[in-house]
Amino acid sequence: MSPLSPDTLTSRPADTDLPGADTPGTPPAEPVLALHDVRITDRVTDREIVHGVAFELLPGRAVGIVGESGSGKTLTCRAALGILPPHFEVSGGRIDLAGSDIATLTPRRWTELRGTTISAVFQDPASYLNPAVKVGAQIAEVIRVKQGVRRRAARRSAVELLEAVRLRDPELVYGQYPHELSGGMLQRVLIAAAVAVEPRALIADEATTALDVTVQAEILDLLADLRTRTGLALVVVSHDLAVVAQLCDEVLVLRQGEVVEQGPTRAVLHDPRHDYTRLLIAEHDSYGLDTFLAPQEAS
Ligand SMILES: Nc1ncnc2c1ncn2[C@@H]1O[C@H](COP(=O)(O)OP(=O)(O)OP(=O)(O)O)[C@@H](O)[C@H]1O
Repeated sequence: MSPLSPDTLTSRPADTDLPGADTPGTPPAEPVLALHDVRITDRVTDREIVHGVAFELLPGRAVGIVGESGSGKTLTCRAALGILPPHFEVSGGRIDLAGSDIATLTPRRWTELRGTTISAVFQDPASYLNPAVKVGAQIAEVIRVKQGVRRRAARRSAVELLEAVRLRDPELVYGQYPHELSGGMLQRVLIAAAVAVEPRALIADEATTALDVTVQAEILDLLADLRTRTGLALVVVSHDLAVVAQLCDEVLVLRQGEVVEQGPTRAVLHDPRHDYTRLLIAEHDSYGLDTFLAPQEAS
């Protein structure tokens, strides 16, 4: 049985009762992912592209990375996933995944961790699916390989997941090819595939950028639900502060590889310290930021 039951996937405020939230008397949870002053260099040009990114991602929490195109958001994520493009390297700092320094992982251990501990959804979902294989079968195969279950059980879990990501008529979708689905449906399929093996952390890199505002809102709600329902930790990457405002407890503002501002999302949005953050707030264009910019209730 999948932990994601569609009838219990309901929205809740993002900052209450989360698995990572400290409870008096219990030891603080270990971060799923921790970046310590991570620097990334292009070996060909010997140019440092990312100049020191640090954050800790606790279970059930969400960290956002915002910044304009080329600021180093994707490279930072790819470093955390161990999939930097060939001529880039982590040239400083350290990345810990579930308590292990990823620089010490063997390729075999990486394969085990990728998917079960950390998974990712990128923009352009179609390019991550095999066009010649029905989408349900692709998810079922992930489940079969990672969980070692029989085909029939894997199929059942895949249909449950398609339902959990709120695709209507999941049995029908299971049998469809990628080209038969819309962008929003494909992104849900990718999220279903990414969470199929119950990762502890999910990186969503511009996962909703190509979608229209309504579908984007639905996908963001879905990610928020997964987080509250299953304790999934999220890294949310976007050029749009509104997307991050919708989901994240903490935000990092990157400009040209430099973190110019970092802090609790509400504090950064209400009282931005850096001109660049103010610019991003002024430029936001899609969904959800206005509620954060409304006057805060007196506590
Ligand atoms: N595969 C690559 N080959 C060469 N340069 C790259 C590659 N990937 C990234 N870069 C360069 O590294 C810098 C940071 O890129 P990155 O993709 O991390 O930015 P980003 O903030 O995610 O931007 P975007 O929002 O456009 O995806 C950019 O200058 C980019 O040109």
